[in-house]
Amino acid sequence: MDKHRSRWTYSFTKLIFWTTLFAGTILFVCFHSPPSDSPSIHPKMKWGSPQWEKRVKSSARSRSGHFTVLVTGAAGFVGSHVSAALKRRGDGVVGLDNFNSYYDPSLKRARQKLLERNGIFVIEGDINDRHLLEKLFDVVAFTHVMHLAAQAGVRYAMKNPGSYIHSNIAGLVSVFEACKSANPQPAIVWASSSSVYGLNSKVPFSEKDRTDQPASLYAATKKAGEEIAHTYNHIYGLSITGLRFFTVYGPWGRPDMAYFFFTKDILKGKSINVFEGSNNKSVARDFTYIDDIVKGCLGALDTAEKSTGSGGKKKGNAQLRVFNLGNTSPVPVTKLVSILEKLLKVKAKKNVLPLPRNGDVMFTHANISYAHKEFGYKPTTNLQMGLQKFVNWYLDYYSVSEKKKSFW
Ligand SMILES: O=C(O)[C@H]1O[C@H](OP(=O)(O)OP(=O)(O)OC[C@H]2O[C@@H](n3ccc(=O)[nH]c3=O)[C@H](O)[C@@H]2O)[C@H](O)[C@@H](O)[C@H]1O
Repeated sequence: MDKHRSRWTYSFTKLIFWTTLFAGTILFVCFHSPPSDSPSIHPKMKWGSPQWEKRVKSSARSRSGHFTVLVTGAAGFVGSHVSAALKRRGDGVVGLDNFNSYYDPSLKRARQKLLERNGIFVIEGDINDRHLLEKLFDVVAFTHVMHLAAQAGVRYAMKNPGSYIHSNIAGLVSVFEACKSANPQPAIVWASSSSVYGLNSKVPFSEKDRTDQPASLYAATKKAGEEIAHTYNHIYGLSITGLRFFTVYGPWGRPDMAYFFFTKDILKGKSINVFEGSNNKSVARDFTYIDDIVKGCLGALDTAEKSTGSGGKKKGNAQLRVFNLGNTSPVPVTKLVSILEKLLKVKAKKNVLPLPRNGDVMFTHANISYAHKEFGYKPTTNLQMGLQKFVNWYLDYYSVSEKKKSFW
């Protein structure tokens, strides 16, 4: 009887074991099955798989006569707007972004979702991943690279200096390496920064002014990037255009920037720190609206000449340019705050503090005549108008439903 019971118990245990294993396998297969070709997000799709290649190629498809552009930092603020604009006019766009957590990655995922809804595949990967870049250039003959991936923010550089070296130096070299070895070599347009002017006091800042006094490690890495660009242009014949962006703001912006977190804190009734110089001198920025920046990026891309080399060999001299993309009218930070107060209909609680010595500069002011001459760059949005658009977006994004969100 005991023997019978133990055999029964043994069989029952075996049944439970096999049932659990079977059910577990089914669940595993369901939740880990390779993603379909639908434009939804598949961050875990293995790069290099036939399905991945298919999505890359489909995303890269352009209207006849248009460009095929690899946009790095595509889920970032400027990257997402530029990707959308390129796609809208018929260029093929493939995005790359590492979705790091420097600021809320859910905002990056929301931008990715919008791009993917409009046929742009944003690959989750790092610009330092040499094999991934090589693979991308194997799969697609990119005509252009819009390199916007970077570690941004001037003050954060004191907290995490390594991240600036990783993204803005090593990452930039990795992108240039992939481009120089590609056949054909693409033309490159990349994001430098107004911060390279550092302690320069001659205004407005012109591309010919000195840029050897950076005030932050961020600025130093962008300046180093400009020198590295010279090297790759000189040795390999890469066509390279650097864009010095001046405090870009607008809808879908970066939460680490002052206009963004001032808005958040004012609405929450939290106090904000407003910096000022010695003798109550106001700190000012040449705030530039995102749509103007996008036009500048496209203008730079459209006037970029082809790289002259191929497969790592230079065949002749290539174009090397640097442009200011600013708004040409600096606004004091105190004015920024008063515009926000009016738009939000809330009085800000302000702590006025001396400008900390942590990378900030007193003012920025762009001379944009070179970009105007080369590709008709002409900003049209003043801070009042631009902040109105930002606030509309902010209130909508943080309160209302999915459907309304769009770049288009
Ligand atoms: O043009 C650039 O190349 C850079 O622009 C941007 O840097 P900044 O111009 O410094 O913007 P942002 O931090 O928004 O501070 C704006 C103003 O608010 C003041 N500020 C700031 C914080 C604060 O708590 N209080 C304050 O008064 C502060 O003193 C400043 O005057 C990008 O972040 C950077 O990635 C880079 O792209």
